[in-house]
Amino acid sequence: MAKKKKQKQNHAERFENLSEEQKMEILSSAARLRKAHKMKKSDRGDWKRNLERGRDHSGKKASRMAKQKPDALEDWTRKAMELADSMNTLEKESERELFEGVVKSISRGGGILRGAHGEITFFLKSELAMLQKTGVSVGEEVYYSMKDDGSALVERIAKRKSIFSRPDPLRPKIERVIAVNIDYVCMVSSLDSPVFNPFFIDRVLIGARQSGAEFVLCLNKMDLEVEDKEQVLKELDYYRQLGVSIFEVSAHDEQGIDDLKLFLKGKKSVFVGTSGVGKSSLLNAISPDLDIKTQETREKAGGRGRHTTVMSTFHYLEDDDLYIIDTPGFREFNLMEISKDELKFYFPEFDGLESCKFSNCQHIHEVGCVVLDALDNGDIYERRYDSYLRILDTLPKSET
Ligand SMILES: Nc1nc2c(ncn2[C@@H]2O[C@H](COP(=O)(O)OP(=O)(O)OP(=O)(O)O)[C@@H](O)[C@H]2O)c(=O)[nH]1
Ligand SMILES: [Zn+2]
Repeated sequence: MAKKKKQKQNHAERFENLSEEQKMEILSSAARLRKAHKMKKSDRGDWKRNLERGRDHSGKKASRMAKQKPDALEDWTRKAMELADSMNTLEKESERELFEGVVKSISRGGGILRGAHGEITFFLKSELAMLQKTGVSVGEEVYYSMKDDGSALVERIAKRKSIFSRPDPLRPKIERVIAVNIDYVCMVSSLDSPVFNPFFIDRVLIGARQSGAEFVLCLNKMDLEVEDKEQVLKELDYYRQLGVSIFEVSAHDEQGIDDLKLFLKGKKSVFVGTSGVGKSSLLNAISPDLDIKTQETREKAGGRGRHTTVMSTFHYLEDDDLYIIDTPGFREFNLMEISKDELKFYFPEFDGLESCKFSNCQHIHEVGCVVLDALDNGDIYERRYDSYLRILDTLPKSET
């Protein structure tokens, strides 16, 4: 017991003596370890129930599991330091020359990065590889050393400025990071074919707000003549009132493309949208250098023409100073880490109103609800309120 306490002190003392940069790395490694541990835990479904019954997931006595379940950041910091020790990273770091790079694409155990040595294959240092699914994403800013074979070894990950993610469609408790360190989440919708779907836009809008990046809406196929164009433009006006930047564009006749390019200049943007809205065509109109395969080019090449962008990819277009991340078309976009009680905070139109009678009002049918009053008076747009209810229906209850 005494020995253990001394070891703890040791870690704390050593931590204090690290450089600021090393401290940051240990802390972010600790946070990643804790997150990975939590995910594993939620993945184990009935783990908690088994624990309560005195058995762990695999049938072993629960007391052992409980002992292995540190949750204080201090414990995870100690674990991160032990990991760093086993890799000798704390001592060795200053001996190696590290370069800055950005992750362009991900594959098993590594991917391609762009850095001082151009675009090169990278591998992850083993403790990072362990965390790859959640730990390293497209757009990640990393520090790497060069290996003898000309590939890179990613040793450290910089603190992320934004994280755009969604739950895994099949296992909703698992977070799938789409891109990190982005300034804009650019959602592409189409005036028609597929039909304009504001309910889908509302979900991505919330996902973007959660990410820390700014939401931007690009309405493509403006060259089409469709009956309900007025209605679509009315929806766009509503989003404008909410402060969303909107670009009405056509990849076919290049309408609005120059303005969009100007807006994107120097910023990092991830492009998302359902399949068929013309995301690939729009990106090619922004820059032919991107040379992204569209449904048409895929069909000409003999493919089935659907869903071929499989992974997110980061493109840097030096001439135009554009940083663009292309993603696969989504069929659905659900939200994570948001409870029924929190959803209302993502609807800015509810903000300017007086308080409801009950502070925990969910604005459904409660007495003294000012949102319902505003809805009756026409001060809140019914379609958006409808969207609120639809999303509410999909969210888990608050934990309290
Ligand atoms: N009229 C019109 N059609 C367009 C426009 N942009 C794209 N399209 C057509 O829409 C279809 C889908 O275009 P893509 O660029 O492949 O769409 P995508 O969203 O990238 O689709 P996925 O790669 O499957 O996700 C193609 O037939 C395009 O020719 C546009 O501005 N106007
Ligand atoms: Zn209310």
